[in-house]
Amino acid sequence: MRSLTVDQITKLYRTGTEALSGVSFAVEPGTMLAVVGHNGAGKSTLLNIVSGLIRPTSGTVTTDARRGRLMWTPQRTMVDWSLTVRQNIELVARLTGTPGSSVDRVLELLDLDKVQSRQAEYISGGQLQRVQIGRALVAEAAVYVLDEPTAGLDPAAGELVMEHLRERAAAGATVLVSSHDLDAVERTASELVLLDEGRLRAHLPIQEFVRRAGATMKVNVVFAEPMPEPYPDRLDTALPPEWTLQTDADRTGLSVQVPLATGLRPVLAWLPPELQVQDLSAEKQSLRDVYLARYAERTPTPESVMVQQ
Ligand SMILES: Nc1ncnc2c1ncn2[C@@H]1O[C@H](COP(=O)(O)OP(=O)(O)OP(=O)(O)O)[C@@H](O)[C@H]1O
Repeated sequence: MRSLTVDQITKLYRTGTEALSGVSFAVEPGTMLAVVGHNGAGKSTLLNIVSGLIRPTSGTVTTDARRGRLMWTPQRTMVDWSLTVRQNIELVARLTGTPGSSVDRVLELLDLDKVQSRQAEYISGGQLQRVQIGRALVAEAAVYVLDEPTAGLDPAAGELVMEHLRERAAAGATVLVSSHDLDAVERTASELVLLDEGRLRAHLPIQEFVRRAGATMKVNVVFAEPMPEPYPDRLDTALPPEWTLQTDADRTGLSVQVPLATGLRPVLAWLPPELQVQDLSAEKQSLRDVYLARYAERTPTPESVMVQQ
């Protein structure tokens, strides 16, 4: 069952910019989908089309309306400046028939209870962003669409918001969230859509994307004693072709870099049993690492699109 289907969306703005070109993907209920890509890649355009704020030039968005409403928060601030913090959230609650207790819960969750009586005009930028998020979260919805919700939030608040969105997805909602905070995305989202110059570059579960993008793992080994002859030369002869080995000059340790998909077990099996291991640690490349290494450049490369069917 799909809760959201984006089919062949293209958006040509009146200025002549083609912000999206033939973007298609579908997600199931319970998915937290992160939309990532460089500035101008088309994330906001996509989220605005999914929210119904703007129309695509061609293509369709289908949401499973039987499952309930869609709540969204745009990238640009959209609050009623003449209302207080509480009234801004209450307004959405009233329009959606949501009980008042939900307003209290959201104010508390977003740490807005202390400024709830203040007019929106007289609160900080981060607090304003929280009000926007509160307006999207106050009502129960089947689909939540949030454009860079953590922008301008302090790290603890950003973490809290992403974690809360993860919980909504775990409870069965579909959450679409654009973000440049790839560490938070890796911790909380289940799937990723990568846009590049308006085209879909990837749609995969996060960890599969990280593996398929060529992430590596570096295993550091410290031996109880310096390696005896014929080591370390002998290690090179048994090294699989895609592994890279570095040995310490004093022979007391080594580092071996392997594809993340290889896992630790083959590395342990490769270590000669006569070398006694004293300490072992592994450093895995993160989503942020592979993104910076492979996708941060603005010039598109003719790589294949990574989409799971
Ligand atoms: N209203 C508009 N009219 C004309 N062009 C626009 C409009 N909104 C966005 N664009 C252009 O469309 C492209 C995609 O913009 P969009 O805002 O969707 O990117 P984004 O990935 O959200 O970027 P960012 O990370 O900077 O928020 C950009 O080239 C942008 O300049």
